[in-house]
Amino acid sequence: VVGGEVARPHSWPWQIGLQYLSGGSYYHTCGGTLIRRGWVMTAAHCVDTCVTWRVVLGDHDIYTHEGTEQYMTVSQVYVHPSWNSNNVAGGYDIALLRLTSDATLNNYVQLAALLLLTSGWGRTQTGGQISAQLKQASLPVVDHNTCSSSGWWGSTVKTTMVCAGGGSNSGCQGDSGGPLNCSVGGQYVVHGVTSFVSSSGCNAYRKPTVFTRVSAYISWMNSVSIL
Ligand SMILES: C[C@H](NC(=O)[C@H](CCCC[NH3+])NC(=O)C(F)(F)F)C(=O)Nc1ccc(C(F)(F)F)cc1
Repeated sequence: VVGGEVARPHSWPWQIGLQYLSGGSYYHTCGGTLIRRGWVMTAAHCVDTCVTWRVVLGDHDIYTHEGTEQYMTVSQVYVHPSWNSNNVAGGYDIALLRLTSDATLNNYVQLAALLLLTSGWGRTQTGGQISAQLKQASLPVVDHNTCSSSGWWGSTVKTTMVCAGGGSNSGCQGDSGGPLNCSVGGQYVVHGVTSFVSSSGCNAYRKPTVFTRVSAYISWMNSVSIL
């Protein structure tokens, strides 16, 4: 996250970290959202490579052991069938991860309600390092007409996406797959999955962070969970 602030620890208890195994150690690559005790929602582009994954729940500082973490292995990866890894502008940047065992829900690990505050361990500035502590940033939603107009994202942005930000706060590499949390009636619902920012920089002018619009994929997610 560029801008924003370090989140109060465990204030986004459905935020997960997605890590891959390399040379005997695990490394952060993406975020995600715990949507069922055995299911995580993330971005399809996060799981384009075939590596050994692990999901960390209940984390705040990814480099320290806080005693609140739950480390889960992934038994199956379901990428949206229409996802094209060469064309993030096509949309469908969404995937579901089946966990090998169910998460234990507690003060640090909770399920997300699905339906606008983004959070993540992503880079804290373009080209910078990922954040040790989970960060959050409030992003104003940018309506589709504005976001898809020339000078903004143009036709790169589809109605299956949500635009938010465009000022000094933004998502950035490493936030992919994480939640866009929106407060609806005092309850937070996850409205988006962090998908892409401008290749010329994370908080580029008139290039708000683009999220996969979760509501456009509810039927696909239900079809997978039935499998
Ligand atoms: C550096 C920047 N990276 C990103 O935006 C990556 C997703 C990359 C998917 C494609 N491999 N996502 C992020 O950094 C995220 F954290 F914001 F989600 C990028 O490549 N952006 C980008 C690429 C292509 C297009 C377009 F579709 F227009 F061709 C738009 C944005």
